[in-house]
Amino acid sequence: MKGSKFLLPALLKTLILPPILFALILWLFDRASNLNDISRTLGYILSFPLVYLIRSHLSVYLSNRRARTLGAKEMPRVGGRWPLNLDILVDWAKSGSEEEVGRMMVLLSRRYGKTYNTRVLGEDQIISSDPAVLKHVLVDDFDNFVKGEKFKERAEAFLGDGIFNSDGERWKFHRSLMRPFFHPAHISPSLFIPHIQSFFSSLPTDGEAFDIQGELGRLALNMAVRWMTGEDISSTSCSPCSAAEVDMEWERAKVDLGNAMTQAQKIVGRRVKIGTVWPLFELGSDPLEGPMRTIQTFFRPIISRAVERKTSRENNGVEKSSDERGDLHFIDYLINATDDQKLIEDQLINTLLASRDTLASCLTFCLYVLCLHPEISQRLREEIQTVCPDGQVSKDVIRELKYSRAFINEVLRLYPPVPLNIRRTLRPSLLPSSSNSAGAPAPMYMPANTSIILAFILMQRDKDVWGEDVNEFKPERWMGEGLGKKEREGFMSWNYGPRMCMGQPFALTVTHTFLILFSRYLDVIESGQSESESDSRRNTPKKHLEFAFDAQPEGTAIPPEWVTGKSLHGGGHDGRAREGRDKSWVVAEVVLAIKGGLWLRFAQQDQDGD
Ligand code: HEM
Repeated sequence: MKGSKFLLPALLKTLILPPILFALILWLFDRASNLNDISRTLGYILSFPLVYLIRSHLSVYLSNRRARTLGAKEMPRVGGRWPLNLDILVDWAKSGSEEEVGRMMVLLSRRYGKTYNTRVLGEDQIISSDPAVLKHVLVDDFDNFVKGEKFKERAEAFLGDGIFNSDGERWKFHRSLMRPFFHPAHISPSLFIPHIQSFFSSLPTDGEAFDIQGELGRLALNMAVRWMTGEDISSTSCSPCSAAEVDMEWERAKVDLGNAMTQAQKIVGRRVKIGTVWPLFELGSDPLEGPMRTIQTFFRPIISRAVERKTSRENNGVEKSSDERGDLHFIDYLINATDDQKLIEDQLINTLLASRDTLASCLTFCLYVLCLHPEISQRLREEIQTVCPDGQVSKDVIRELKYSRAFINEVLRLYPPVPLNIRRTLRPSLLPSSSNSAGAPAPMYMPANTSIILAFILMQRDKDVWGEDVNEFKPERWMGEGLGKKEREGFMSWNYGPRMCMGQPFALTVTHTFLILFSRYLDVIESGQSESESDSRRNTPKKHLEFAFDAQPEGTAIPPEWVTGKSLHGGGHDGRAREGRDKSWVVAEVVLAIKGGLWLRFAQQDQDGD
């Protein structure tokens, strides 16, 4: 059976061990013959919770003893209403949306502090939003906190041996292999301008509502594939290198690539949620087979063509000069560095995974905030008009855009595309405890082989870290001289430490270019000129961009009580919707997203321009 090397031990532990123990006890006390069938069946059934309870108490006892030996504090443990904290598990399962899970985390942290152990089903599961703990995990004890074998196994058929799926020396190898091509020298705004321009010109301006979140997903996919491979998958024409042998299968894979990536991510996400017994849910067929066939059908011919290009470069002796001219794409660079085509395929898939949804999420929330705060939108556009009056985007222009940079930071602070991260200990670790997390300065003991959820989004929305105005959208907080401690250590949207996002220069270049072109596009639409350059004198009605809440799919509008602040008994906000400031329902799906999409429309302005 395809599956898990963890499955057999887990089955043994959870399904087989309890009845065996029960049978052993009966045998030891020579009682088996005295029991009738009903008592024996009942005994077998009860042996499961009993063994769980014993195991759970034993592990708490051992953990506490070890903590005391090391002079550490016990980690605050969530005390649920039901045994083994089953009520917490049921609440999580019932909550239906990650936003609800996020709210549960907020409520739990109010009670237990910023770092606590949920201990669901007797397993340690730490959650933390304490900057000191997150830094400890991602920097100070970096080698001890890994993605882990369990994640690797669940994601292997999708991510192979790529950077996202490796730890230790293998991860170091990937990182150093990829690093040079992520240098800003290989990332130019000119690469993205045509994609972004055609994105804007495809938006309906006749008042029809459109879901820009979905469209931005496609834009991000196109830009990432272009940068990695040189292929323009937004065009309907076939690949430039294979004009003669148009391959229908490849064309289909090109169209389906985005969906296949999303499906593969969801399947891996589901495996992670199900846990060790995931292979039991895939006995009939392998759900990853279809999406992976599409993804491989798309990438393999591209890799072959890049190999041919390399051979031809070598034959012509132009390898070095073409790199210097910037003709090479990420794939060419990888092929110059290694002959291992499976490794190249894995790196491409890993990089596409890393770039597409995060970038789409970042751009979506930039637009969301601009619609939410017209005054901030105005200030951003003024800066862009001043720094870049002719609309020519360049790296120098981007460097000058201080307010835009602060704006992007603030978007990423409140809406981190990766809201939670997860790591697992190889060995025990002592987590720092700030005075308001465990109530004492002694460190907290964390056992080996334990997972910790790093709740970036909670830390970045925490009053203790960011001050009373934490929920306000204020780019100004990023505009002082140099970054303060909280901006450095209370902000981890790019991750932190050695495993920090490699694509930051790419994502920032794209986002700045997008904002500049968006600002110019709005100038044209709002002024009532035609968007088409050939027809620039023709006047069309003046329009402005606004939310189209009426077009939101059923069941995806933000619940009104979250906005009015009546979600707690006796009134008051419960931590959702930025204390009533959000107008759309923010959820953590694969990345942070708006439930049902971000629906906007260009509405006609009144005669007087209002
Ligand atoms: C706003 C957009 C982005 C955000 C917020 C973001 C955030 C992150 C985060 C939180 C991680 C750590 C993930 C983990 O530990 O599992 C990460 C890793 C990574 N990101 Fe990004 N990312 C963005 C865009 C991109 C883009 C556009 C690329 C590529 C072009 C990229 C490439 C990578 C790579 C290769 C890693 C793996 C680093 C490693 O494991 O050493 N990212 N990113």
